[in-house]
Amino acid sequence: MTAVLPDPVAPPPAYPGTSSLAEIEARQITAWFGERKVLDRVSLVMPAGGITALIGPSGCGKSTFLRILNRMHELVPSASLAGEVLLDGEDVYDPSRRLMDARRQIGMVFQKPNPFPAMSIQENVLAGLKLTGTKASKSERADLVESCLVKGGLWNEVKDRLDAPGGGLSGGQQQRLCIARSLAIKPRVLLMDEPCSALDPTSTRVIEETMLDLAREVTIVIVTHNMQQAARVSGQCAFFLASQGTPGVIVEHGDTTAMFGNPRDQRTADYVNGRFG
Ligand SMILES: Nc1ncnc2c1ncn2[C@@H]1O[C@H](COP(=O)(O)OP(=O)(O)OP(=O)(O)O)[C@@H](O)[C@H]1O
Repeated sequence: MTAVLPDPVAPPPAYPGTSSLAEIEARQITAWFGERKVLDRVSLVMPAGGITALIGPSGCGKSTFLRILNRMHELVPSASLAGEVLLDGEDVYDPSRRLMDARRQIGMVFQKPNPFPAMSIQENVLAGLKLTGTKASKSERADLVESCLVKGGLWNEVKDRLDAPGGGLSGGQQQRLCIARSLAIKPRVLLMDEPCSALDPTSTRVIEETMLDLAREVTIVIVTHNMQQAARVSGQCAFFLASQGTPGVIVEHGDTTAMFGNPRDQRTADYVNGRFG
């Protein structure tokens, strides 16, 4: 599964009315940058409708693992991988599957809020439809702007200025705008790479509440360095570690309360209690 295959030409998808909850599973994922192996046979089931937190010290491969889930890893020219990613049992890397389809179903929110600054708030929400070539009527678009901003926890703050530029919002508001933008293409899984690391505690809390609401309709996988955040939002946790130059592996995973309260591995106990990393 190391080859990057061209995206076959296909007609634009119709606007998807509903998205159903999906489990995402990584099987035996090994990843390289050039000759350097950075993940070694990592397997993890991320349950439908749950929030899974990926934790571990810097450089252990959490972001790489996250980016493999929606085929962003292959954007790096030197990157390769082996293993499987299954979305409700279907291979995300199946050569007959369109790359854009995988990214539409598995959305991503990044560490630094990245709205299109000159686009209006509502254009930002709708931007993903253009990128994926998804057709939607005018009334569908208006409904979508409202429903995504409501779900993103931003509607009340921006409903009277939908034509104002996205770049004029605060950092926390911009991140919620990015969440709303991700939701507009009805992903079944939302990947979040340290979504609150650039935000103040109040904005962080608002995003966490938004995540807990969203988990009813989208499976969430979050990378976080904040143990309190992992404990507050996730039902399941996976602890990654790459000791002394070896590739990253999952040392322990399972129910978050159990992992924080009664970890099975001493290295997990040391990490969650702040003794290293
Ligand atoms: N584009 C790249 N090219 C080469 N090596 C990379 C690239 N991106 C990441 N790496 C390397 O892969 C390893 C895993 O990086 P990754 O960013 O996945 O770790 P992480 O656990 O998410 O770290 P952090 O918590 O600091 O974000 C690191 O050693 C990193 O230097």
